[in-house]
Amino acid sequence: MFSPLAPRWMGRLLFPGMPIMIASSDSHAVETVFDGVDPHALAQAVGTPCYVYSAATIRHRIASLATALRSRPATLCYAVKANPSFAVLQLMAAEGVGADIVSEGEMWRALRAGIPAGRIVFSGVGKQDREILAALDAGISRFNVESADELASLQRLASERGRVAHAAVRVNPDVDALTHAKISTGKSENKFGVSIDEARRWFAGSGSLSHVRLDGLHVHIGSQIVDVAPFRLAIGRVGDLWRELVAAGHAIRSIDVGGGLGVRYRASDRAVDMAGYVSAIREALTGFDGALLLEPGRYLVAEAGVLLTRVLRVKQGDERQFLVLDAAMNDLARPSLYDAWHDIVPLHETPRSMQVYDVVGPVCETGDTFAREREMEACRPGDLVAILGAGAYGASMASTYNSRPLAAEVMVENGRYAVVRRRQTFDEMIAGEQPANDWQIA
Ligand SMILES: Cc1ncc(COP(=O)(O)O)c(C=O)c1O
Ligand SMILES: N[C@@H](CCCC[NH3+])C(=O)O
Repeated sequence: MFSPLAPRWMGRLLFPGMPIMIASSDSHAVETVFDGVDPHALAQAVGTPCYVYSAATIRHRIASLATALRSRPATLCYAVKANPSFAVLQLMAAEGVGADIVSEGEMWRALRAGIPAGRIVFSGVGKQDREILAALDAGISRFNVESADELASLQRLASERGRVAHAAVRVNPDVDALTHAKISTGKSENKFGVSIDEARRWFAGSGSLSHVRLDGLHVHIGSQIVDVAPFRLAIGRVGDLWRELVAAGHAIRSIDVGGGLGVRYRASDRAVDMAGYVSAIREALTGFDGALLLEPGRYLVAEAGVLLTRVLRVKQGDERQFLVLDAAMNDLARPSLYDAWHDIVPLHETPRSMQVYDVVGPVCETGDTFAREREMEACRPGDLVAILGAGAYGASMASTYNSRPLAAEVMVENGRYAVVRRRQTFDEMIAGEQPANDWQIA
């Protein structure tokens, strides 16, 4: 699977023990992600922009989460939406990690990558009949049900198939996750889940469900959460509900506490207090001996990925100096969508003076900006830069806006790399399209 690179590159960036030329926390991240692979040779071979993922870092993240959870073992169901690359999913499968899916497409990917159906959970407010049927047929582990209407559909479709579906109520605990409003999911004004009151009513009426076994609770309050307090509050409310339901005679076999663990996008970001997070779970669920599930996405893959891109131009405007990259908002949407910060690291080998740039892409929108007034070492056309923290919600949110083909994706490990998706060709980009020259009357 892996093709070794010619050891042509003799830069100092990746050689432990030798002086590293760029700001230390960034350089460490770059060094870790490229894992002995020369970014210059890689860019030459694969083209830019391209996503680069470190297999070792993903494994390390899985292991560190498992270690943090050793006092309360849990099943990890990786949120496929964070990075659905087959290579990433295969790695998850090999590590025994399951999947949290939100569409039939994600299920298909997870199954094809070797994640057993028995380790797949299905979330989402808009599951269609076709998707529910496909998931029933595949025999997934459970449905995280988000509305009364969906519960009725699940009952109807499971009975049509002659199957019994396992279901968890996705509870909306009305908790502010203290994250970006667009990725907050646990407040009552959000579309996700049902109130604790409604969940109680579902259990009270669950006796009438012949083909749904309502025996789980689920909560997910948002993404990029670094404060333990919202987790504590949300999981605490679920814990209280669990105790109440058990006292009322209901069997609760699984509690899924969702994903949302935040990562550090810059040195000044706070790291999530993992010990605090795990103790919040343990305290809220003391006495619960059923299956505990977690749905981490970003935590497992964000720091394992960079977007490798080349400087096209350095443009001096009247007020600003622009660094124009060959990557754009279609490749990595987070800065334009959420004003998200990503460290941007030039990969040249000798130190240069500092400059202040607006770092932009070629797309025809002012929002196509990766960073404003960013101080970094001076760059020249042709230089490579790495945009860090791009392993989650990077390639998975890419589009072909401005008819720019999807970037390649590469997995690296210990000095070797594998192109796990080559850059999309123009033909592939327009596949399925045809001119409207064959009009039908509907
Ligand atoms: C239901 C569900 N589970 C898990 C996740 C993964 O979140 P994160 O990548 O923040 O861990 C999401 C996304 O926010 C989600 O909607
Ligand atoms: N797309 C978001 C995360 C969404 C989480 C999905 N429920 C981001 O890039 O931060």
